[in-house]
Amino acid sequence: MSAHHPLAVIIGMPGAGKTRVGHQAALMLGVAFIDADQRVEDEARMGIPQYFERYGEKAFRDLESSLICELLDGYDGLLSLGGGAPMTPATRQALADYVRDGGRLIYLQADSKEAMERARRGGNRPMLKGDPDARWKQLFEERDPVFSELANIHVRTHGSTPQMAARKLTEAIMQRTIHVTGLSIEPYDVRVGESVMQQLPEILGERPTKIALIHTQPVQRHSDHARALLRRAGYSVSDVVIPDAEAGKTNPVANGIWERLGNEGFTRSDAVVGLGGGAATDLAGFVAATWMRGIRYVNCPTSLLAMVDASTGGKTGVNTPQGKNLVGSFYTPAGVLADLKTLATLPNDIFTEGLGEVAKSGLIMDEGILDLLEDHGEELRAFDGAAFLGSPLEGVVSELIERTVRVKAYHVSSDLKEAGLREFLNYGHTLAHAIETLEHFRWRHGNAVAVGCVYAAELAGILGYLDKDEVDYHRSLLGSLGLPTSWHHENWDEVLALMHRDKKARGNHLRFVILDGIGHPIHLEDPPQDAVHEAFVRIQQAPAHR
Ligand SMILES: NC(=O)c1ccc[n+]([C@@H]2O[C@H](COP(=O)([O-])OP(=O)(O)OC[C@H]3O[C@@H](n4cnc5c(N)ncnc54)[C@H](O)[C@@H]3O)[C@@H](O)[C@H]2O)c1
Ligand SMILES: O=C(O)C(=O)C[C@@H](O)[C@H](O)[C@H](O)COP(=O)(O)O
Repeated sequence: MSAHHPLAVIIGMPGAGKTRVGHQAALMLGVAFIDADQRVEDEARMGIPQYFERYGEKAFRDLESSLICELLDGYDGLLSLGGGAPMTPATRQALADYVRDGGRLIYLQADSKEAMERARRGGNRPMLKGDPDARWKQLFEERDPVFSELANIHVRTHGSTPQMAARKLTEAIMQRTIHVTGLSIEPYDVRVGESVMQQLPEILGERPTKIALIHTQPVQRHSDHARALLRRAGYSVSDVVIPDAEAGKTNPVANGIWERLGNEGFTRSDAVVGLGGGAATDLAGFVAATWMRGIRYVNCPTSLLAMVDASTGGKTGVNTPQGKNLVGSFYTPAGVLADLKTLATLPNDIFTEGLGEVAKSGLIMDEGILDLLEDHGEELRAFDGAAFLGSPLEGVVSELIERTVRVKAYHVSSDLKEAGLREFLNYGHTLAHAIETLEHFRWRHGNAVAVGCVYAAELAGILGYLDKDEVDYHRSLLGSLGLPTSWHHENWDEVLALMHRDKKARGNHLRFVILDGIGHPIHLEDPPQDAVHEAFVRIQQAPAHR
């Protein structure tokens, strides 16, 4: 959305607090605030009740609509609209266009009794003449369906003080939503922002009664929060703690959970929530995909890597002793809630690892990601969870998450089951999975991907697809983020054998994703053996990283 459209537009019933809460939220965000009703009064040089009386509702709505349309196209602060504004067809169309172009249209919903009381106290509202409560209820019947459909963000302020409501509003405004849709995908949203985990009940819906909350021990604080939210919303929650990291991504662990779901009577209408790093969300998705041949699941990723990659796109699965992710299913979540608050406990080295997948996404598709990584490399490298929330780095990280998820959504949308285009997301992974297996998972996935990208770049360089500068760029970018760019292993045959087990291989032929320019991935079928080996030799030239 360009800088010349409002940061967000607030709609809602009379008395919902659009002006008061909106103004407070604008102060918190440090942006301008305009109340459209005030604009109308300034323009008309009289109060709205007088204008109504003198010229009637039609004239008022025409004036209101033309002012709102102007503001939607040229003002970049927070805008609050009068209660009935979205009911005017021209305004409604302009708001629908604003949403279609990426705008945030927020339906502010207060408790009806409180809103009626405030509306009554506000006095002299032409639309509430007569019996204000009865009129309010009648207007609600007419407007609520329109507002609900038009708005792409809903903020409920029930029981909140104005300060708390403003905080909720700012969180909703700062939230980023990526809509994932496409062929054979039931559409879902990836929501990124502070406190988005609170939306868990909304995404799970009313159908499930039992929830299996699958998580690891290091994220206990966040799973406690999720469990409390779920119990408050009326679900019966089974807390399922799995072994940490890759140790949790195994068939015996999945089997233990199947037994538990069976013993606890989980049916097809129940659901799974996967909370944690990518290993936990991969395992949780796999359990959801297989239990009774598929039940609903929602991912709450808590590591950078899980937020940008693992939680989205529907690749679920477990490792086997023979290699990484060899058993699994393509099974998409009902939603993904990437709550930035969880990053406050993320250790620096695990954050950095996630940058490996972020950089990969930049290298295959999005120069904007590369620019952000180049401009903020030092701050990213120094990530400190305790100082993260509210820091300037938070904005950078949330933009990186959004952009990376968009790259993923683009590839997944037309190729869920990885027949071609989606394979580009596997850039760097042919060697990466071999490294992880040979290192018995002491190497983190994102670190292995970083080395794998350098390997793929070297291979492309040897075969004439990339020039030396582009290969060097891989090393300098990844190195500047604190990621490894070299790996040493004595036994080439072992490496080669594992690369043949990569899911892109066909028969006895290796297949790679390489670049023929930064941002231009291509498939490389069955490359010459000596080039595949020579690229391996080249990535061993620096000291091995652990
Ligand atoms: N399904 C996919 O499309 C996909 C994509 C990329 C990666 N993956 C998989 O994801 C896994 C890697 O994910 P990862 O990097 O998150 O590793 P991980 O799941 O092993 O998590 C790393 C560590 O960080 C801890 N942790 C996570 N969030 C935390 C937080 N907020 N505070 C404190 N500790 C936290 C975890 O418990 C773990 O100890 C690999 O198994 C990889 O294969 C899957
Ligand atoms: O989503 C995809 O497709 C990917 O390839 C994303 C990768 O970053 C991710 O590591 C994925 O888990 C790799 O899958 P695999 O099929 O190579 O096991």
